[in-house]
This record gives sequence, C-alpha cells and structure tokens, in this order.
Amino acid sequence: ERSTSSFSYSSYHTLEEIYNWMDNFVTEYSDIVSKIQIGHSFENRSILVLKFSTGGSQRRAIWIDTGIHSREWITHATGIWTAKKIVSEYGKDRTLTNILNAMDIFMEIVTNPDGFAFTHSMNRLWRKNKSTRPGMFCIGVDLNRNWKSGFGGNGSNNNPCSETYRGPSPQSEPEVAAIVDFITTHGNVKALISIHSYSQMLMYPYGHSLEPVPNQEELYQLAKDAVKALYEVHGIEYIYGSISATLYVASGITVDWAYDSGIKYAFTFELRDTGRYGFLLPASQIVPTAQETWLALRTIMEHTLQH
Ligand SMILES: CS(=N)(=N)C[C@@H](Cc1ccccc1)C(=O)O
Ligand SMILES: [Zn+2]
Repeated sequence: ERSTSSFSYSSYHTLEEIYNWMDNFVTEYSDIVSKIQIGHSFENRSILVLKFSTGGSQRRAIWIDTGIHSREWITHATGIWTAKKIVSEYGKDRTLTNILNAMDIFMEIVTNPDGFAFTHSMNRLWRKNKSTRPGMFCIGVDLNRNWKSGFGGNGSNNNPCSETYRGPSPQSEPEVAAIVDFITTHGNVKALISIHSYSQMLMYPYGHSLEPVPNQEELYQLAKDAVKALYEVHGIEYIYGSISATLYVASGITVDWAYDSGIKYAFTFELRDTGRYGFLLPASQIVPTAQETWLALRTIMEHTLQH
C-alpha cells in the first residue's frame, strides 16, 4: 500500500517490511525526508539512511543509528517511530522545529541489514554482521568493535568465533566503512547517537580507556538532563556516565571514533529493559520505549543546536 498509515508502529517488522515502509515514508513526506544509499552490506543489501532536511546545504547535522547489533530489535522499532515523530512534530513542537530549521538529521535504521535478516530467518539472537573470510571458520564481525579509535584494545576480541570479534582491521566491514565515508565526506556532523539495547543506560566516550574526554563535565550534565527527561515520561530509570566507567572497557566502538573525529556530542543508548525480557522485549513496549527515548534524543539535539 502506498501510505504509511496502515503500518503498525507498535509491531516488530522484517527487513523487507522496513525497506518498503521507508519508500512509502519518503514518498509521503518528500518535502522533508529523503533516502540516501550509503553503501552495500557484505551480502550485498542496500545500506539506507533517511535524511531530514528543511533546506540549506551541508547544514550542521545530527547522526542517529539503530540496529548495529541485529538482535536488538527494539532499536530499529524505536528508530522507525522516531522518524515518524520527527515529521509529525515539525511545525508543532517548537524545539524540534527550531532544530530542523537549522540542522539536518541523518538516521540509519538498519545499520546491520545482513544480521537483521538472519535474526528473522535463522537465529533471533544473532549480533554481528555476516562477513566471512578465507580460513575463518566462524561468521561475522562485531560492528561495534570494528572502528578505528582504540581498535584492537581491551574489550574486543581477535577470535572470529567471539561475539566481540573486532575484524581483521579497522573499518574492514562495509557496514562500518559506509558510515565512516559518509560522515567524513559530509564534514559537518555535530552529534552522533548510536542506539543499542538493553540495560537502560545513556553513555558517552571513552569506551576504550578510563581517560575522561575534555568536555566530560558537559556530557555528564547533558546525559543527566536527557535521562531526567526520559524518566518523566514513564518513570523508567537510566544510569549514565562514560562507557568505560559505567559499563566496561570496549575498544573500536562507534562513539569513540565519532568523538576522535571531532564530534563532541557522541552518545550511546542502551534501551529497555534491564534483563527481564532482554533482547526479546515484547512489542507492547515499543511505543512506550520510543516515547521516552524521544525526550532524551530531543534534549541532546537541542543542546547540540545551542552549542
Ligand atoms: C548488549 S550490547 N551489545 N548492546 C552492549 C554494548 C555496550 C556498548 C555500547 C556502546 C559502546 C560500547 C559498549 C556492547 O558491548 O557493544
Ligand atoms: Zn548492542
């Protein structure tokens, strides 16, 4: 069907359903949204990004990615809901309207399409991408360990059979290289938000070391404000802080690369829950999760607009 009105924002969807929704979505909201193909996955699926823009050229931009770990289905579902929220609120919500009148938003909803397809077909709990190389008898690289910053450090693994296998070299994976190329070429991305699940946490660099980033105080306060805004929606409590101090040391991660590339507002979410359902979060929690996450995202985007 041509319109997105029959699409259920409170259900989980397959890759095909999401890609069809994207086409209908950009058609229906063509005045504010467009679709960009930034590359192809290892298994040759299109890697797609939604661009939200109200004009200008090469405006300051915000990058949001979901689904880098394919089993974290709540993140794709939250991304889809958020995309609809952005177009619905433009012209109504003053903060969002101010953001989009000055900045662009890029959103990559299915950041690991091969892994996502595999969670629907063969293994619901697949995390990595689906790359293989000669002599490797296990499949897949952890796309959240394949980035250049801190690559190969503690909290990543050199064993291809590990769930945190870093890959043979930084940006060896097409899914990572596509983002690096896009953001580097764009050159004006001011905030990057990489969304995972689960644990209910909002974190910022560094993951690869306990060394505080120069604007640590600012990021701490912003995370605190974002988590408070999130809490006020449904009373869900998040913890927040730097990745290495709050969670564990992890190397070669998205937000450390972003930060070291000059993106001073780099955050990573771990959405609901804290383990009762984990990656198998019931669809009934999609909309509540997306609603509360939106307030945190808007807080971070507003701060980026103002600084
Ligand atoms: C459960 S999980 N895989 N989302 C946990 C996730 C934590 C993390 C997120 C961002 C940066 C560093 C570390 C990871 O190990 O990749
Ligand atoms: Zn994850």
